[in-house]
Amino acid sequence: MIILGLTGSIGMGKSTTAQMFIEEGVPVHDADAAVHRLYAGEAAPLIEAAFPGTVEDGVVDRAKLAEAVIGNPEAIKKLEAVIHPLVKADADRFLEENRQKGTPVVVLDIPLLFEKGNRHRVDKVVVVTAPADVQRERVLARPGMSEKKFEGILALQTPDEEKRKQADFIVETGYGLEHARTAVREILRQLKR
Ligand SMILES: CC(C)(COP(=O)(O)OP(=O)(O)OC[C@H]1O[C@@H](n2cnc3c(N)ncnc32)[C@H](O)[C@@H]1O)[C@@H](O)C(=O)NCCC(=O)NCCS
Ligand SMILES: Nc1ncnc2c1ncn2[C@@H]1O[C@H](COP(=O)(O)OP(=O)(O)OP(=O)(O)O)[C@@H](O)[C@H]1O
Repeated sequence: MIILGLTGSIGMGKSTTAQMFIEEGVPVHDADAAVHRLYAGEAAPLIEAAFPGTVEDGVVDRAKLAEAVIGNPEAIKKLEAVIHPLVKADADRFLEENRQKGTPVVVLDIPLLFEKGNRHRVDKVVVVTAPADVQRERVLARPGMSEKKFEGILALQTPDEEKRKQADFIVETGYGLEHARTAVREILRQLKR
């Protein structure tokens, strides 16, 4: 089974590209989605213990948690120590299920593939990218986003240029959906050879 790692900085189009792999019949494990599930379940009590006041009715309030951690390196470290092992265990279950099914190619969608030493978990890396001005425009258009939060997140991420250098495949999302879809199909075609 070939494990493709899908990554990219904030707002580059990673989720949109992951959806394209799903549409091509490739199973995708989405680390962000796993975090969302965990925050509504088994991780909530652990988060409340580490960051009191960030959980309401058994569900982590992401805005409150973001306020507690973004721009605070110690807090981010503490949060990651709680959540990343749980996300990894979730991905490992996904891989095992697909190995048993004989799935030829799977995607692990890992936002922090380079940042957190996850490169060794995948065979090939797909980096999703777009010009910096397109990225900024997309991100600042999101509700609840501010210039300060955007800069705080960027500071935590490996620069796009560095990611692209380390990529096996690149998907450009600045030229529209069809352009990106063609790139996804081409990656799968190359892997089949
Ligand atoms: C800080 C939190 C509460 C902010 O939540 P919010 O819904 O506002 O933003 P969202 O999750 O969509 O993240 C926005 C951007 O920040 C990036 N990001 C999130 N956490 C981190 C991190 N620990 N380091 C670097 N970038 C991060 C995401 O990849 C994304 O590009 C949330 O991101 C979180 O709980 N992060 C810790 C878990 C984690 O590391 N997730 C990312 C990989 S699985
Ligand atoms: N190929 C594309 N062509 C045009 N627009 C795109 C393309 N890919 C993504 N977009 C747009 O860019 C925005 C961000 O995309 P998406 O949510 O997939 O980013 P992301 O990288 O997953 O973000 P984050 O890391 O913050 O979760 C969305 O509005 C999406 O519609």
